[in-house]
Amino acid sequence: MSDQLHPPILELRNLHKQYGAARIINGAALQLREGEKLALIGPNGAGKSTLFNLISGAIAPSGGELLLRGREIGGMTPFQISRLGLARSFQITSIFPRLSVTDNLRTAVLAAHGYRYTFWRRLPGLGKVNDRIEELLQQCGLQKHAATLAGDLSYATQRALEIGITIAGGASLLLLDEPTAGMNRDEAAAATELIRRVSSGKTLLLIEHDMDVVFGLVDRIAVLVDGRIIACDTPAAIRANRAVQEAYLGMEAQQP
Ligand SMILES: Nc1ncnc2c1ncn2[C@@H]1O[C@H](COP(=O)(O)OP(=O)(O)OP(=O)(O)O)[C@@H](O)[C@H]1O
Repeated sequence: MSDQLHPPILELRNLHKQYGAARIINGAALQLREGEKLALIGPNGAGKSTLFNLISGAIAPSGGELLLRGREIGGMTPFQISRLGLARSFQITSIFPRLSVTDNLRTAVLAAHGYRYTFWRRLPGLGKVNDRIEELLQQCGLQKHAATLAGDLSYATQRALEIGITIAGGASLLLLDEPTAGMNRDEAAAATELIRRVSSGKTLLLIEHDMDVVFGLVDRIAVLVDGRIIACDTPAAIRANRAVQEAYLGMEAQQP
């Protein structure tokens, strides 16, 4: 089918973001197709988090276009963008530590439906909310922690809860910011498996430094250097790309 009938779910065209004279995002261009899994990699300070902030509406672009299913979203609020089916997780865990796992998920499910601070109110469709929480607990392997205070969970389990919170609203485009940061090898492998499960049938854009996670999870890799995407291709092609080796993987590529 033609690309005109199916525009990319997300498209960045000549995107710019500057703070004063500092050009942080400098003409970034990227297309993400429906159902695709894409990792955004790049050296520290390349602008990856800034790009996520732009896409999720935390900050507004200085120039260029940002299209979600063909619709300009540059300058929309995070809430408006999330209503269009985009959900984002954060590098720093953003759970409520003094609420149970179930209540964290409840908050996320309700927020996704536009409700806030409604624990004590009777809500229409409460049964459906509880069903959704049960589904999320299962999907994220959190059933045995359902009643545990989120602050008492291990770090890796907190990150699993974070993923549950991110997917709670049923978004079709997921942005995950370093979901395995700070994990050991086994935890990262389990998180990779969880991400694979919950992103099945969805579109995934993730920032990730762990190359085992990246190479095992995604269809394509986009490489951001100095606020520009210098290459976007399959993991094998990126691994073999000389410009990428020089700019980013250089140190690893030179090892025997
Ligand atoms: N609000 C801001 N004002 C000025 N400069 C900023 C602002 N936010 C980010 N920057 C700068 O933009 C650059 C890119 O930062 P960003 O956090 O997007 O990079 P990154 O690729 O995510 O890095 P890392 O891998 O270390 O997380 C950095 O030099 C940072 O100092």
